[in-house]
Amino acid sequence: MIVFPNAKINIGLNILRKREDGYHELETVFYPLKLQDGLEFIENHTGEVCFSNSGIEVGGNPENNLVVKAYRMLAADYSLPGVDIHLHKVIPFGAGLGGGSSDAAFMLKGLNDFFGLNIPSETLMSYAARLGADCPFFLENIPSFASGIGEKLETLPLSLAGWHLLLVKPPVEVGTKEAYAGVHPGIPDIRLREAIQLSVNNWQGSVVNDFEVGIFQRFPEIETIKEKLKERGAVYTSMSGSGSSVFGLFRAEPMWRDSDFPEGSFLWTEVF
Ligand SMILES: C[C@@](CO)(OP(=O)(O)O)[C@H](O)COP(=O)(O)OP(=O)(O)OC[C@H]1O[C@@H](n2ccc(N)nc2=O)[C@H](O)[C@@H]1O
Ligand SMILES: Nc1ncnc2c1ncn2[C@@H]1O[C@H](COP(=O)(O)OP(=O)(O)O)[C@@H](O)[C@H]1O
Repeated sequence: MIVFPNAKINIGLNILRKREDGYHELETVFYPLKLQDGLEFIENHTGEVCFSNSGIEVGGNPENNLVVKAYRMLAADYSLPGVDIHLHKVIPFGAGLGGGSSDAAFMLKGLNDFFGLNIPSETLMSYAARLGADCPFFLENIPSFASGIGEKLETLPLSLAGWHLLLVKPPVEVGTKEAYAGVHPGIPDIRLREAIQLSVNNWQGSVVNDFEVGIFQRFPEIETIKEKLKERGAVYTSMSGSGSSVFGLFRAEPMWRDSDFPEGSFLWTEVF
C-alpha cells in the first residue's frame, strides 16, 4: 500500500498556559498543504520491520522514526504481519510543517485499512495523540481549529480557495521542544477563534504566532524572510508552528528572486 502524507501550516498559534506535565495549552488553526511524502508498506514473511528511506535523509535509529513507532504501537494491540516500509521524504523537518506527525498518522490509517483492523476513528485518534500532539489532525486532514495541546479538533469552515501560497524553509532546523522553552504563555487580547473569522486582508497583526518572538531573536534570518514576503506583496505572512518555515498568502501568483531568501532554502508554492 502506498499513501502520501501531506504537510500542514499553522495559521495563528497562541500559547495559553504551561501544564504541570510540561506540555503547553494552545489554540491554533491547522490548514493542510499539498506538499507530501510518499510512504509505502508491503507485508513480508519475516515477521520483522524493515525500514528504508529516500529523499531527505531522516537518519538515526529506525526505531525512532514515527512510522515505525506507529507500526509498533498497533502491533502491540493487534495481530499484524511483518512489513517492509519505505519512506520517501520530501517535507522538510524542523520546519513546523508536521511532516513526521503526518507520516505517523498515515501509517496508522494505512495499517488499519490495509489489514482490515476495523479500529474505530476515536480509538485511532487516541493512538495518534500518543505519537504526537499534531498527529490527530492528519487523520481527518481538513482545516481545523485545535485546542488542548493540539489534539482537540473542531472542523473549521475556512477556505483559502483561490489564494496563492509561497512557503520558504531556510536551512535552519528548529526543534519543537526548544521552541516551546522560549515562549511566554498568556491569553492574547484577540482570541484566535474571533481573529480567524476576519477576512485574510485583516489577519496581519490579529492572527499571531507566539513562537515568532523567541525564534526571530535566535534566528533573525527567519524574520527577514517574513519581511521579504511582505515586500513581494503577501497579504498575510507568518511562521508556521515552531518554525523555521515561513509562508505568505498572495492574491495572485507570487514573484520573487532566489536571492530574496537564504541560500539553500526550500521553496514551495501552491494554489489552494
Ligand atoms: C508546535 C506544533 C504546532 O502545531 O507543531 P510543529 O511546529 O512542531 O510542527 C505542535 O504543538 C507540536 O506538535 P508535535 O510535533 O506533534 O509535538 P510532540 O511530539 O507531541 O511534542 C514534542 C515536544 O514539544 C513540547 N510540546 C508539544 C506540544 C504542546 N502542546 N506543548 C508542548 O510543550 C513538549 O516539550 C514535547 O516534548
Ligand atoms: N518520519 C519522520 N519524518 C520526519 N521526522 C521524523 C520522522 N520520524 C521521526 N522524526 C523526528 O521528528 C522530528 C520532527 O519532525 P517533524 O514533525 O517532521 O517536524 P516539525 O516539528 O518541524 O513539524 C525530526 O527532527 C526527526 O528527528
